Amino acid sequence: MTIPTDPETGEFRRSANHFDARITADGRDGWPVEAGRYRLVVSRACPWASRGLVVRRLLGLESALSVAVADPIQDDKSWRFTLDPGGRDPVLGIKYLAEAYHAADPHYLDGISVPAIVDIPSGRLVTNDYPRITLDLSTEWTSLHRSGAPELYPERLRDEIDAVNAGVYADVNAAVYQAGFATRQSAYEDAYHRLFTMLDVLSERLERQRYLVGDTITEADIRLFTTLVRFDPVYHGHFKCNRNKLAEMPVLWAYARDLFQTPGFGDTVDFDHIKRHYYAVHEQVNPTRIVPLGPELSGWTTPHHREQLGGRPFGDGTPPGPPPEDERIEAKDGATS
Ligand SMILES: N[C@@H](CCC(=O)N[C@@H](CS)C(=O)NCC(=O)O)C(=O)O
Repeated sequence: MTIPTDPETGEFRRSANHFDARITADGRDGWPVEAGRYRLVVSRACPWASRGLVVRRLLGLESALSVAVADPIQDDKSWRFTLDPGGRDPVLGIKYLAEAYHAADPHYLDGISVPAIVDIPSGRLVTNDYPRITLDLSTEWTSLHRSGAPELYPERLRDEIDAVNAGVYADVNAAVYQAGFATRQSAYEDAYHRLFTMLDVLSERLERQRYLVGDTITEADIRLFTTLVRFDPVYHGHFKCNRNKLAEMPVLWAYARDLFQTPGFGDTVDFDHIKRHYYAVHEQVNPTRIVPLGPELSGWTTPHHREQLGGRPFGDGTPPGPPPEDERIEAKDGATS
């Protein structure tokens, strides 16, 4: 995989989302919410896709919106379904996610990214607009939520959630990539400083409150979690985000463990997919493609004591049940939720 960077500044250039149709309750973009109609295509390695996996679990959308899990290692035609029998997604019948992109736009030449939602009857990609996907699962798919589903994007907290998300996106979610993909020292250092400054700010905020916004789990926690859970296995070493490990930042480490141990979070995390993807795919960063054996992961299941801060994880709702049988992740290295 070639990583696009600016030759002048050495900064990583993230490709824009291209397909931004929305699946809505009223179907105004031509894509109405409907049980069984769409397939969410993810890589369990990908932090942006993993947001969708967590939200889908918390809201109990597993049977309404099925999931296709791509091989964590892309080839030159990008994401592929080599984990499935015959190398084809059993529902969409395709070998590469690119086929759904090209069914939507035969002239499309840009990146093939996850997460992606595909319309099963036509095989066409509907959206790869990941920030919108999770918000729409919360606000447009309500008729299909399980009973007891939490409110992850409550109206009264939206401004605060949006503000927190903007900072977390720029200086955490995206900054780790900007540090890791930088091709000039100054671009790397800029991203590194922004990242750890923001982690210090978040740590201070979370010292006194269990969750980022309000006293329940919201979209803001999900977006921070998917970066934190990758921190020690990948970003600390591979992306050189190494002022501290997550496990050396006591507040953030306890916060991340609290979420990991909450049903719907840790049960979506596949550390094996995460490590193999980053270390094997980014050949510019890791030319040998050797996947490190560490870190030891058993700390994820140790007590976090965050209950002492109060908070009601699911608000007036309830935790989700266990993941469907065929979505359970085998723990290879000691961390089970
Ligand atoms: N392209 C989006 C989607 C998120 C994304 O970067 N997904 C990664 C996996 S973590 C991916 O699919 N990359 C392949 C590509 O963009 O070609 C963005 O960067 O705004």
